Amino acid sequence: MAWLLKRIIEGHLESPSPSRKRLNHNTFRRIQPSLRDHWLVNTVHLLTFTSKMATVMQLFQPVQPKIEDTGNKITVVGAGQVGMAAVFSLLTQGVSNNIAIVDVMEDKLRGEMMDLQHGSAFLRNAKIQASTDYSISAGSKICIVTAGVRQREGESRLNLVQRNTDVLKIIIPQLLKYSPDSILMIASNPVDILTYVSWKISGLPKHRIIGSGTNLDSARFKYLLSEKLSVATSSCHGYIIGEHGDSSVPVWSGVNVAGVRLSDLNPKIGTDSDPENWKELHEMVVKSAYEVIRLKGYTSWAIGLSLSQLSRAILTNANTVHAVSTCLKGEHGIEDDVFLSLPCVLGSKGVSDVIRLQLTENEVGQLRESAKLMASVQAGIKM
Ligand SMILES: NC(=O)C1=CN([C@@H]2O[C@H](COP(=O)(O)OP(=O)(O)OC[C@H]3O[C@@H](n4cnc5c(N)ncnc54)[C@H](O)[C@@H]3O)[C@@H](O)[C@H]2O)C=CC1
Ligand SMILES: CC(=O)C(=O)O
Repeated sequence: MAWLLKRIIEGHLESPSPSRKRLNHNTFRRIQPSLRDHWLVNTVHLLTFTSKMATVMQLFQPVQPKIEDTGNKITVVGAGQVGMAAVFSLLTQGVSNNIAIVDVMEDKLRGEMMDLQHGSAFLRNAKIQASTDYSISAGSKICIVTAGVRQREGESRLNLVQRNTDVLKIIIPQLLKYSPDSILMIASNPVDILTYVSWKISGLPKHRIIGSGTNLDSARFKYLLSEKLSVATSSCHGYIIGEHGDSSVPVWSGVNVAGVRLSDLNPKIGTDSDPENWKELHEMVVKSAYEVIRLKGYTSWAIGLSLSQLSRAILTNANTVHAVSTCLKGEHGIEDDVFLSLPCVLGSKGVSDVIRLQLTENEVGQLRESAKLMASVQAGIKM
């Protein structure tokens, strides 16, 4: 650079300015210093640009303009632990190669974006953008919201409700402004209530608002079952439904391996009188987040993978079944507009069907209790 400037000043290089005149040393010195600096900077930029362009123009014979759309764009709002774990899972699992990340922290965004971009050689044609400006989210098929405060050690998810509602009031209208046809996927806690809040703020049909719900709790449950049974997690089947959190409901009546229901083998499974104490597994699921938060300050990898799995189901129109938070009014005798998890069929339009689980009376009772709790918390929110 210094060499180039010296050459320009000495008049050895032709100025690329519109006049294209050779600039001699004396003329240059007569220019006001501030203008001279400005001119120098511009000149260097122009020289770099034109020399680069010359190579590009020699390399390519343009045939038609490139299309930007990859058909699988996902925006993630919140570049925190959950947001970045989701982005990493989406990119490395090949779910999307077009990610926009939005947050309020400019430096953090730029750092995360650059760090990921430097991994491009290991990804599949990844396009990664990050900005505080929502215009970069335009044309997203899915918008994932992970922004807001998280629990401190021992704090309940429900404690975050008003603070994160206030954050969503800013975020949701911006997302819909730029991606009016997208599916909204909410992860911020308390996720069931915030999915309801997003539905209210957005005015979207219910099937386009999905809470990450108990997909994560069900995954934790399957992991613990697999440890107890010594078979692969993917061969253990069972759902946790209801609230993502303290009042979640394990569906013991459906837990099975290869179609063999554990409740047929042990009719007391999951109850207080079960001598094998299987209910301990559900207690461990409920305690999981508190324990991980106590140990590392936050949870991230499992929820990131969960969000990636749900996104894949939508982008590929997979019609696969996942426990996600959806509006349950009318299901199992629930009368309020509350969002809780039941297994749902997910495709490109979001939720197409809610699976009508054959629940026991006790399971229905617990689900209704969760619904009542949600409705009472919702009644106190200032929207
Ligand atoms: N649904 C689930 O299963 C899980 C949900 N979570 C929830 O996810 C949320 C995020 O958790 P972490 O990533 O650990 O928190 P974090 O503190 O690491 O990140 C939150 C990010 O949100 C950003 N943010 C805050 N206000 C914003 C706004 N108005 N616009 C854009 N960005 C904004 C912050 O700048 C920050 O980067 C929490 O509510 C947490 O409880 C966490 C784990 C699992
Ligand atoms: C924090 C939280 O919601 C979880 O890891 O389950």
